[in-house]
Amino acid sequence: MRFTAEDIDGHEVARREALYGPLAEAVRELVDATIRTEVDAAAVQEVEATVRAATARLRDRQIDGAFGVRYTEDGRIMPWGNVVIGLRNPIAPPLTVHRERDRCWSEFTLGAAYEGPPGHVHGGICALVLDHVLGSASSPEKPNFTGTLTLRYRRATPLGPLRAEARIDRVDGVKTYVVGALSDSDGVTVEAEGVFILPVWAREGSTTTPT
Ligand SMILES: CCCCC/C=C\C/C=C\C/C=C\C/C=C\CCCC(=O)SCCNC(=O)CCNC(=O)[C@H](O)C(C)(C)COP(=O)(O)OP(=O)(O)OC[C@H]1O[C@@H](n2cnc3c(N)ncnc32)[C@H](O)[C@@H]1OP(=O)(O)O
Repeated sequence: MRFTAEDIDGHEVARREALYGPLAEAVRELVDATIRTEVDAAAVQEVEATVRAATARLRDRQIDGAFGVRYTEDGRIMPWGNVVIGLRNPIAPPLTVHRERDRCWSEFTLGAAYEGPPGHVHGGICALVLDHVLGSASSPEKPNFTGTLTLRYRRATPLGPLRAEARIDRVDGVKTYVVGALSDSDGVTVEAEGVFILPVWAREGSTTTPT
């Protein structure tokens, strides 16, 4: 499991955010346009060649494997490859998760890239978002892992503006029980409950390392 310390200050973090954030946002727009375009065949082929060239340019120099979770000396976390919140991940919507004591919430918009049933969010994407928001609520700092996540899909979730929220229900040793929901403007679409567990290597006094 890749948690990496980076010896950089706040200015450098901000510089990288300002550099990579817009690239990921541009690729998100590209994904949406790829799904929805109706330009002619020649234009599609021209764009394909342009995109392949852009990809090759980025691959001139790249890391091995995934981005991992990086952090700075002053405790700033940079989960930039994360599929839900990752600044550098165009697959991430991305969500900004807000915290207030034992609860978390996020308001965000899901477009054509997240479709399952026509005009609606794929059930796996609902689970993805709820997993992350419930997991965030489970602990402000320690890396709790999802043990069990239970969902009740009450009605189809329309694409568009949505809200996810979660709060701690109870804590039992290394297990934190969290409840939450995904909603649109008409109310709850998916209810969730989860058990989030502090893995052995992150427990007080543990000498094991992440595997
Ligand atoms: C995931 C964190 C990544 C770090 C990211 C860091 C920064 C990112 C920045 C912001 C993000 C902030 C927060 C994170 C947000 C979202 C969270 C997303 C989480 C994920 O996307 S995460 C990936 C999916 N997740 C897995 O990949 C888990 C694979 N699995 C395991 O890693 C182990 O399986 C584990 C750790 C679950 C347990 O293993 P273990 O050895 O620690 O457990 P152990 O035996 O000690 O049991 C202790 C007590 O838990 C009970 N128990 C055991 N297993 C259970 C289960 N499944 N369900 C219910 N209860 C269970 C036992 O019954 C016992 O209960 P009791 O004490 O009462 O007997």
